[in-house]
Amino acid sequence: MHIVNVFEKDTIVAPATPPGEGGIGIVRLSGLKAEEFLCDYFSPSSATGRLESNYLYHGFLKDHRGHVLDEVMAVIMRQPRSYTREDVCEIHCHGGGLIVRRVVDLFLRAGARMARPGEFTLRAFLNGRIDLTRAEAVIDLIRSRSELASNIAINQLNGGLADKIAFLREKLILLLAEVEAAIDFSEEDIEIEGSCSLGKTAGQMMSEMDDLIQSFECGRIAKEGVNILILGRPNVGKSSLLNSLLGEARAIVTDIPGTTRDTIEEDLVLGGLPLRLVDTAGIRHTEDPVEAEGVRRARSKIEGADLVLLVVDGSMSLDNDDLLAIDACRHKDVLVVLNKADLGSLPFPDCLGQFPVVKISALQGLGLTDLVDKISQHFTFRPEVSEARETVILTEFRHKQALMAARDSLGRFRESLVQGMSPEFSAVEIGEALDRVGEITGETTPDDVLDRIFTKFCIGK
Ligand SMILES: Nc1nc2c(c(=O)[nH]1)N(C=O)[C@@H](CNc1ccc(C(=O)N[C@@H](CCC(=O)O)C(=O)O)cc1)CN2
Ligand SMILES: Nc1nc2c(ncn2[C@@H]2O[C@H](COP(=O)(O)OP(=O)(O)OP(=O)(O)O)[C@@H](O)[C@H]2O)c(=O)[nH]1
Ligand SMILES: [Mg+2]
Repeated sequence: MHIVNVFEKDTIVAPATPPGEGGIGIVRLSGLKAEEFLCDYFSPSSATGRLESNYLYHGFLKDHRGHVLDEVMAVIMRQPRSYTREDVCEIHCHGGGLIVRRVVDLFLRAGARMARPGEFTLRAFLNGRIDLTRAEAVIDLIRSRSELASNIAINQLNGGLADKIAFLREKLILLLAEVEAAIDFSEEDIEIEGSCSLGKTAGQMMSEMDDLIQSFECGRIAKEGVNILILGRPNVGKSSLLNSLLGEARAIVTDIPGTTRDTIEEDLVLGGLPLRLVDTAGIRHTEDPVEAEGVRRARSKIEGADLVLLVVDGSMSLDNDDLLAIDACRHKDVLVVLNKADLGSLPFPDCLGQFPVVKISALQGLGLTDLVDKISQHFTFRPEVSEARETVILTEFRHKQALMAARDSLGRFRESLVQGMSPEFSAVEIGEALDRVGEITGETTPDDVLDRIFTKFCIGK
């Protein structure tokens, strides 16, 4: 996609509802000719004259030959009172793949262009209705899989992050003004006293930025979910564990060691925590090339795991393959799952002493609540669901990066004061911090970054 400029003349069209059957399907138009296109094909059943903005009208949509396509409801939202701040029309037709497709085709034939992914929201951004953090929140909200993630997105959509950034920008601008005053009025360095108070302000801002930067860890988890890897030698019950946590027979379970080959990934929410569970092939030495590939895949997942559930058969003593599995995850956060508790248990092996342990029976569904609690406890830094509505939490790596760069600039600014550098030099660092902070809300974001953000959207948003 190419970022269009604010004077984009195309009128765009796209289905706003997902493909497939539904109660109603919505087709949306935005641009200079949206109203003209609608009025060419829509006959309201009772209204006469010009349709009023933001009123929903009943009527019939007719194709270019005058044949009725569908009985619909339609609305015009004249600029700037619309999502994109351009003229927007919506046609609420019957929900069905074919009918929605026909309505879209009608407007394409009339001269509208198919909207690119995220293009409605892009226009809302380019036309100044929302800043970039709100645009990003729109897609986060659509994609959110947990209450926590959606609360964070709603807060961001309401401007929580944008307000914080605006606040930081204001302070930076004040700081810059003071430094520039020093440039104008003095040949020398900034006065010692002034330099002290400027340094203090910079320090305060740095710590505000640090708080935001630190919230990212939690935001990332809320948005993407934690990666939980199920690891262990063959036949200990890894797939049984996956199935019992999912509550369905997702993975094949047999008593033959080496049953699972491919990694099996499933997203779910446990105890309010969104997570991705990955079941893997049992770790062991094997001559079978297919199983060996499975083991390689299992090992390749270890690096990216936030937590490893190391499954062992609690009713048997550890063997060499168990030791291989233990060794494979020695650098990771591990929770030992002693499975098959229904078969009785041996004393807990010493070599696992350093790990937290939970006893379960995947077969009988025993101990699962305890397991879920232990997993939740491991991710203690996540906020409460309700708290997320009021607290600003970063979920974009892009935001974190920009804030880190801004904080580093402020650090150099402070250093330059201590070293008694010329105010011109110090001013450059504040300017740099301003640019970085502006990237977050979109004031100074490069086009290729905007491109990347909006192409992640779905069609019709
Ligand atoms: N039918 C429908 N439902 C929808 C949307 C939509 O576009 N159409 N939305 C989007 O996809 C979301 C709602 N978001 C919206 C945000 C702003 C405006 C809007 O027109 N804002 C004007 C002021 C409106 C007024 O004063 O009445 C503005 O900000 O200037 C519309 C929808 C979710 N539901
Ligand atoms: N008694 C008992 N048997 C279990 C339990 N969990 C799993 N099993 C049995 O152990 C065998 C192996 O289970 P799987 O879930 O396939 O084991 P796995 O670790 O995925 O095995 P691979 O895919 O070969 O690595 C099956 O016969 C299961 O029914 C349990 O808690 N108690
Ligand atoms: Mg398995």
